Amino acid sequence: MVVRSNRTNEKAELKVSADVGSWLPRRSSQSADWRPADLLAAKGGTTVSVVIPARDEQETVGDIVRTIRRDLVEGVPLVDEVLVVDSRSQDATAEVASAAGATVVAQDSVLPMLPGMDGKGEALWKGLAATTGDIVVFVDGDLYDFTSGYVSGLLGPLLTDESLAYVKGFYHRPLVGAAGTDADGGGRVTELVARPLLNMYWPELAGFVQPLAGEYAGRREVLESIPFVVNYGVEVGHLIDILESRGLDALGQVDLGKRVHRHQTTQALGRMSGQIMQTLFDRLAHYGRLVSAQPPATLLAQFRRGESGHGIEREMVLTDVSCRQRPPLAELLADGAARLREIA
Ligand SMILES: O=c1ccn([C@@H]2O[C@H](COP(=O)(O)OP(=O)(O)O)[C@@H](O)[C@H]2O)c(=O)[nH]1
Ligand SMILES: O=C(O)[C@@H](COP(=O)(O)O)O[C@H]1O[C@H](CO)[C@@H](O)[C@H](O)[C@H]1O
Repeated sequence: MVVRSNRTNEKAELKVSADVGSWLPRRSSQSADWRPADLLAAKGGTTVSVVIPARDEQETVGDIVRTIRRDLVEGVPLVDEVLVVDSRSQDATAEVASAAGATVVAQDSVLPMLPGMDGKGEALWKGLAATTGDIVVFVDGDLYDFTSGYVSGLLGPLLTDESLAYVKGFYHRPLVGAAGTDADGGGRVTELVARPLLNMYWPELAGFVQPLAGEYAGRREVLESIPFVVNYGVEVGHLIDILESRGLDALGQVDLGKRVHRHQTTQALGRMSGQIMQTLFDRLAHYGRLVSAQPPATLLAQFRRGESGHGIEREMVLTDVSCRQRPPLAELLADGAARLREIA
């Protein structure tokens, strides 16, 4: 892989990791490579569930569900189940999703014997527990211009290559704001936090164009064998845990074109970044890649305009960004009712 060096535009040979150079062409494809009609034969008796985590997504979740049902349930029947996990929404997300034809569960109604937890990863883990598909496809609920090619593109490699365990989407990610659109300005936490840290500590993952992509798919036995970080650390936690347990070649990626979604504020992405960093440092310790003299603090202090305090004209807001996670679902299910009773 040849890139420009920092010096005077000389070209320099950069190997982020020996594996990445061969992995990229072998484990990357594009959605158009995987036509739904061709995949139907490959599907055979394999069942497929789509899980959509949704917190206050009434504006977008309905179109996403209708598109999947039109093209991949009633059209080419690749998808057997569409579940929306209503993640403590305050709006009409559940009603909109149900009217569009999704099965809807309230996040806290799944495995109710467990104390409820908050966050995107919690919604995903509960969605895994509430579905039965051999393959599970995760799709965010805040997407605009969604096409069913996201789902068929992610299914393609998994339905045709049993050596693959988990496939991430990638795309061009515009940043759409009041001042206009920056064609590649999206994925701010990816570019400023996740990618630099993953390149530092897990260079094997450097080939992932969108390591934080919210659209991805995996085999149920794989997804049930790994923990789910309950907040926004869930995606990096998956990538690292599957790399460490099954190797880089069990992972793949598919070009899904372009992705436009609802953007959060910079302060919200600051909290997301904290959660992702805490997950990375948790995994660095867990896998022995970094020994820290003391564990990182878990409270993030942010400042915003508001009443004065602490001697400054700012309001200080503290957020706990610690890495909290659910255990591998298989552990709970393997122990059966006994374990669940014990936890309750
Ligand atoms: O506690 C949460 C946080 C987020 N989400 C959903 O997870 C997806 C991605 O979250 P978000 O859009 O906040 O993240 P971003 O795409 O901005 O990084 C969206 O469908 C959210 O509604 C959720 O179900 N529960
Ligand atoms: O990739 C990113 O930097 C963030 C924020 O994206 P934007 O800067 O709002 O386009 O979005 C992703 O990160 C989350 C944490 O992993 C995922 O849960 C989201 O699905 C994904 O959109």
